[in-house]
Amino acid sequence: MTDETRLYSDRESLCRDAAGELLRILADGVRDRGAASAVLTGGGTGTGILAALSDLVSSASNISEFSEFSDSLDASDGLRSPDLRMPDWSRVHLWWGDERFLPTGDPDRNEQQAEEALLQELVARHGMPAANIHRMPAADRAAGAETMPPETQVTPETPNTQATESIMTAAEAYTSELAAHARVDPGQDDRLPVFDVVMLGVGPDAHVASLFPGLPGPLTRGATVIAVEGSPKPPPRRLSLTVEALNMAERLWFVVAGADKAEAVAEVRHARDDETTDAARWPASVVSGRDATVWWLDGAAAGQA
Ligand SMILES: O=C(O)[C@H](O)[C@@H](O)[C@H](O)[C@H](O)COP(=O)(O)O
Repeated sequence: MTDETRLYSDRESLCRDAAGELLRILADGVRDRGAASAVLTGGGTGTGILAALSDLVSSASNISEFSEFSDSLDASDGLRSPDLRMPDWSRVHLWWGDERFLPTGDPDRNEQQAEEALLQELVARHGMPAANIHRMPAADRAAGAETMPPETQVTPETPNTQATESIMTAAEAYTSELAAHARVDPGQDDRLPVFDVVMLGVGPDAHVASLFPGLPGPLTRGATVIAVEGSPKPPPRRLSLTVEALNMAERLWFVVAGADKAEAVAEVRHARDDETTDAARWPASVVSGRDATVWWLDGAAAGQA
């Protein structure tokens, strides 16, 4: 397993390079196995990568000699990478590492931000089947949600049995979706899905996905998807993949920009080096890829600002 750091002067260049690499990995996965998958993350950097990917896809489709699996587009055509490759989008599956348990269409849902940055274009213009986009359930669509009063669905701040049942059902539904459609590797735990790439933003408190310090999530074992209640970052109700599920990534990418992350990045990397990992305090310190863990950092997140 490799542990790499890619350092950039700013978030924009980080996002552009990460988007190019993501395209190559997905194209190679489709070529080698007939299908490929990525797990998306929310936040400014994760969404910035999707926007950069949208730019690359649009640029590539404007080049007349471009063909799928082409392995060399001329950098002089304005594309930064000389070896940009494009997957057959009909064979790519997209998942989420976590989601805010809010109603469909809420602008704070991670899926909504991804939709605007990239997904609507992939579906409308590049042959991505809507069924390959595996969204986590929304609060208004989860089983039982229709019987809840509207204010419970929109602002679920207070303990509410119905809302708890609804989010638990939503976690079970995404567990089933993964079991039905994600890849499992022979010889591995067949409960757990395998992904080509998992992208994770990191919070200033070292949370990843919706695994927050001080909550049970980072320590939960024996599940693929969990319901999170009482998140310290709004909204309080969320769905998240577990540490065990994230750690099935072939490549796990931390995508981190901004000086407010520098302390968390330093603490997490120190904890990993020392093997004194404390999942409850530094959730990011206990997730890693099976083949590669890559830290995509801008200078500020790397503590160089
Ligand atoms: O659900 C959320 O609240 C966000 O998705 C969050 O987990 C985000 O990924 C990180 O805080 C990093 O965010 P930035 O990329 O904006 O730094």
